[in-house]
Amino acid sequence: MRGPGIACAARSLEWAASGRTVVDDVSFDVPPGCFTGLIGPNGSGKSTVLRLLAGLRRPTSGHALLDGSDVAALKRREVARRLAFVAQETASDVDTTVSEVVMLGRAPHRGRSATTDEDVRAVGQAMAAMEVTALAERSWAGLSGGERQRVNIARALAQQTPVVLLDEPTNHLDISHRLGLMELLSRTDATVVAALHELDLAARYCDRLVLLDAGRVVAAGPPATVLTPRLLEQVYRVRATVHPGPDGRPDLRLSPLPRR
Ligand SMILES: Nc1ncnc2c1ncn2[C@@H]1O[C@H](COP(=O)(O)OP(=O)(O)OP(=O)(O)O)[C@@H](O)[C@H]1O
Repeated sequence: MRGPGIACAARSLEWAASGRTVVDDVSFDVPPGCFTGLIGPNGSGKSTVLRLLAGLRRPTSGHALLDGSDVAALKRREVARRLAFVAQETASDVDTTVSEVVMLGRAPHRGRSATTDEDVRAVGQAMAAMEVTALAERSWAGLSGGERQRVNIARALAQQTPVVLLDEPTNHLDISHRLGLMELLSRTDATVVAALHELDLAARYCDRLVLLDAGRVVAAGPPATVLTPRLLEQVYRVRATVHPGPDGRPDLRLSPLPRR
């Protein structure tokens, strides 16, 4: 973590669809350089909160702030220069190569102008970081789920934005790439907010966690204050034993509670 201030923030965010409140009075701040994990059960509102923060959904009320500005008031290109978003699902039938997909991350910087050395360098670095360099000339449509996920993250890294939002970025990844990605997200200078299901990885790598349940923030803070047996039982219906690890981070053992 570095620097004072707030890189992005949710301020009393609310979002409703089909007469149902999906995100309900959600507020939290993300300091610059902080790796924040957005956790919570299926349907608790993680993806919707990320989309609101990215300006891809308009809140019913409240504000998503990006570097102090309401993201809804910024032009799309301005947002794209400051924030990269990795969605949970992407189209698989696009006829393009892997390097072309990663180069899309440079679009907010270059518009219609020719590719610069800087673009090529950024794409090369991002592909190397996600270990997809060898796939450069492969067709996007022919990639495996995990390969596609890594290429998608490389596209976001090539965007070189101060803020990166990722929706379940470890989906489809094997254990080695999962750990590698979490290391990278925890070490980058960028501010990162990621929706995560793996609580053990969230405990180990995130600086802060925001725990959602039924669209509301139940707890927010360092992993040790959020991943408590009481909260994990209340929100996830799991039995948890939590031990402080050598670095002070919680070490979790989870088992199911009997179904109600
Ligand atoms: N466009 C929509 N119209 C109606 N309901 C929606 C819409 N988008 C999301 N929802 C509902 O809002 C709730 C929260 O969805 P969201 O995808 O944000 O949850 P999530 O925490 O990311 O879930 P998961 O862990 O399963 O990915 C769900 O019940 C979902 O069905």
